[in-house]
Amino acid sequence: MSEEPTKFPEVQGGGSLIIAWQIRGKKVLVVGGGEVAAGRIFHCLNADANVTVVSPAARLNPEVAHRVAQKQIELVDRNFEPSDLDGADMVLVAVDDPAASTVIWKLCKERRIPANIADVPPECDFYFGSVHRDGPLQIMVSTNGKGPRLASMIRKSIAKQLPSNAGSAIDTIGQLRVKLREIAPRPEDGPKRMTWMTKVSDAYSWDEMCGLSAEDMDNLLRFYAPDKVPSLDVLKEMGSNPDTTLDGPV
Ligand SMILES: C[C@@]1(CC(=O)O)c2cc3[nH]c(cc4nc(cc5[nH]c(cc(n2)[C@H]1CCC(=O)O)[C@@](C)(CC(=O)O)[C@@H]5CCC(=O)O)C(CC(=O)O)=C4CCC(=O)O)c(CCC(=O)O)c3CC(=O)O
Ligand SMILES: NC(=O)C1=CN([C@@H]2O[C@H](COP(=O)(O)OP(=O)(O)OC[C@H]3O[C@@H](n4cnc5c(N)ncnc54)[C@H](O)[C@@H]3O)[C@@H](O)[C@H]2O)C=CC1
Repeated sequence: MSEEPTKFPEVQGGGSLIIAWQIRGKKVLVVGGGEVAAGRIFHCLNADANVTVVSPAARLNPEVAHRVAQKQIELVDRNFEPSDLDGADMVLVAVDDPAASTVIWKLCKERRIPANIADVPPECDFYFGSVHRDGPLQIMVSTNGKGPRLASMIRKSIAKQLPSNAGSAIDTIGQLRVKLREIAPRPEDGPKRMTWMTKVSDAYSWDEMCGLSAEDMDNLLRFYAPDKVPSLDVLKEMGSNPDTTLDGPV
């Protein structure tokens, strides 16, 4: 009996589930106010979380102190106490006291709060990764605990290869998708909406996507009903001559 080659991707195992956590408006407790905590806080603020830091004020890193002074985060000026966990949706520990770290990890597990203990990989529900950010675009590299410094090098090498305007092009496409949902809001429009949006995303270069004005987008949306995607020249022509019909070269 011959083995049929499988059509499905082979499972590798041993990885992490990489997801984009929507922590916006939720409470993140950061224990420790050193350099590692500063990095964690920055990532959380970039995701619009409500951050509280517990650490003696005298031992805050300058970046953490700055964010407290700017009221970007709240400070509890003392060492950790179990009641600090009340209401926390996520806990990030970055203290130079391994015994305290382990106590906090155990309390988080009792309370089923997802936690990362910076220096103890076995005491982490999730790891951080090396992150590239350009507006709506985020790329995270993980080496699954094997080589964080290499994750950082790979992130920089990926970032160098990206189109310089990728973030801005994604913003533009995001606006177009919102407008499309306004003109085709029904669930039964879904399949047509998705095939058309896929064609649009494939049709233009990064520069062309960035250059779409609000007027270009409105003109482009006129092609949704006949399920066509015009060239950029046709769109620009419609902008300068509003009487143009959709019958041009599409
Ligand atoms: C498991 C993980 C858990 C977690 O922290 O979430 C973890 C664990 C540990 N890191 C340690 C050390 C260092 N960490 C860095 C840097 C980063 N570490 C980050 C993430 C992670 N670090 C998670 C796995 C991510 C992955 O595998 O991809 C990054 C990507 C993100 C971030 O922290 O925000 C950020 C780079 C950000 C950037 O530059 O883009 C550097 C280099 C530097 O600072 O330049 C060093 C020194 C050099 C070295 O040791 O390699 C040690 C102490 C080891 C020891 O005592 O010897 C442990 C504990 C252990 O391994 O036991
Ligand atoms: N990405 C990673 O996973 C990395 C982890 N580390 C580890 O992370 C830990 C923190 O590193 P740094 O920020 O450089 O240390 P640091 O010495 O700059 O800061 C330690 C902070 O912990 C606070 N702290 C200590 N005990 C506390 C307690 N019981 N309650 C509240 N706050 C307390 C101190 O006030 C201080 O703000 C270290 O154990 C270090 O080995 C270091 C580098 C990378």
